[in-house]
Amino acid sequence: MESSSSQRVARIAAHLNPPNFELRREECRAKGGAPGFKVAILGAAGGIGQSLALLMKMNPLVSVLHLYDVVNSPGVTADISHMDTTAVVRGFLGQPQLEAALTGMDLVVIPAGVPRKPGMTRDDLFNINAGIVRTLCEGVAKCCPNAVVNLISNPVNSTVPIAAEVFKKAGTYNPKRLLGVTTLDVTRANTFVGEVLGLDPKMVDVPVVGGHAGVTILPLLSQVKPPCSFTPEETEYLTKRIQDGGTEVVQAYAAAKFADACLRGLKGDAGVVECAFVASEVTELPFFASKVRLGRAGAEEVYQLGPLNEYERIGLEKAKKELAESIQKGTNFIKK
Ligand SMILES: NC(=O)c1ccc[n+]([C@@H]2O[C@H](COP(=O)([O-])OP(=O)(O)OC[C@H]3O[C@@H](n4cnc5c(N)ncnc54)[C@H](O)[C@@H]3O)[C@@H](O)[C@H]2O)c1
Ligand SMILES: O=C(O)C[C@H](O)C(=O)O
Repeated sequence: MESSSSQRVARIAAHLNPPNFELRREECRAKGGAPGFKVAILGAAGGIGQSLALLMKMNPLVSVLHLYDVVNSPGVTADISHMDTTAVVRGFLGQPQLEAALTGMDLVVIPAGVPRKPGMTRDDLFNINAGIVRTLCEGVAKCCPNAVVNLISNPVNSTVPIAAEVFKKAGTYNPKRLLGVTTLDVTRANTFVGEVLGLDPKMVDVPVVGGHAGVTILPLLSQVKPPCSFTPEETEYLTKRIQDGGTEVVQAYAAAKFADACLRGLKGDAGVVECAFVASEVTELPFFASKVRLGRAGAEEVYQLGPLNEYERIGLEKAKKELAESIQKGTNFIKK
C-alpha cells in the first residue's frame, strides 16, 4: 500500500528517471532478457541519418542505438530518445566522441558526408566523402572490428573499396562484413516495375546488380518475379528511370530496410537475401552488387547473376567499365 500520494509520485518518478530506466534495462539484459543488437549511425544528424535513426529506434531487433555526428547530434538524440520503443538511445558529438560511439557495436551504418546538388554525379562527392569514410572506418577498425558495416555515403562504388583498404591496413578486413547499400535501387525498381505491371510493389522482386551510380546500376528485368515480359520501350524506360532515380528523390527507408535485413541475418534467421555491393567473384571485378544471403557472418553467400538477355549483357559491359575505374579510384586513395 502507498502511504501517501507524494510517495507514489516519487516512486513513479524514480521509474521514469532515465538513468534508472537504463539500469533496469541493463539488469534485464543481464538476466537474459531479449538482448537485441547494438547499432551505431555515423552521420545521424543528416537527412538520411535522422530518418534512419527514427526507423532504427522502431526496430525491435535494436537494443542500443548510438547516434554520432559532427553537428547537431544532441538535439536529434533527445528527439529520437523520447519515442516509446525499447532501444536505448545515446548521442555522440564530434571526433573526440567517435570511439565511445563505436565501442561494442554489432552494426555500424554510415550515411555521413555530403550529398549531391543538382547537376552533380555521385563521383563529384569523392573528394570530400573519401576522407570522411576513411576516418570513420579507422574508428570502426579500432573500436568494433567485428561489426557489420553498411556503407551508404556516396560514391558507394568507391567508398566501399576505401573502407576495405582501411580495414586491410588495420588487419581487420572481413569481406563478409562490409556491405555497400544499394537497396534503394531495388526498392525503386520494384516500385517502377510494379507501376508498369499494375502490381503491388511488395509482390515484385527485381534483382539490381553492378554498382550504385548511373550505368553501373543494372536492373535485371529478364529475372523479375513474378515472371513477366517487357517491350523494348518499357525496358529502356524502366532501366533509365531506375538508374536516374537518385536525381528524383533520396530516402532513408531503403537504408533501414537493409539494416533490418543485416540484423535478421545476425540473429540467425534463414533465407535473408538482399542485393548489396560486396567483395565478389561474380565478375572479374573485386567488388560487385548482386543478391547476397545475409547470416551470422554477414554476407555469407554471394549469388551469381543468372542468365542475362542481350540488352543486359551490353549493360553489364558498360557497368563493368565504369565500375572498374571507380573501384580503382577508391583503392588508390588509401594505397597511395
Ligand atoms: N547509398 C544510398 O542509397 C544513398 C542514399 C541516400 C544518400 N546517400 C548518400 O549518403 C550521404 C548523406 O546524405 P544526406 O542526404 O543525409 O546528407 P546530409 O548533408 O543531409 O547529411 C550528412 C550528415 O553527415 C554529417 N557528417 C559530415 N562529416 C561527418 C563526419 N566526418 N563524421 C560524421 N558525420 C559527418 C553531416 O554533419 C550531416 O549531418 C551522401 O553522401 C549521399 O549521397 C546514399
Ligand atoms: O542519388 C544520390 O545522390 C543519393 C542516393 O545515392 C540515391 O540513389 O538516391
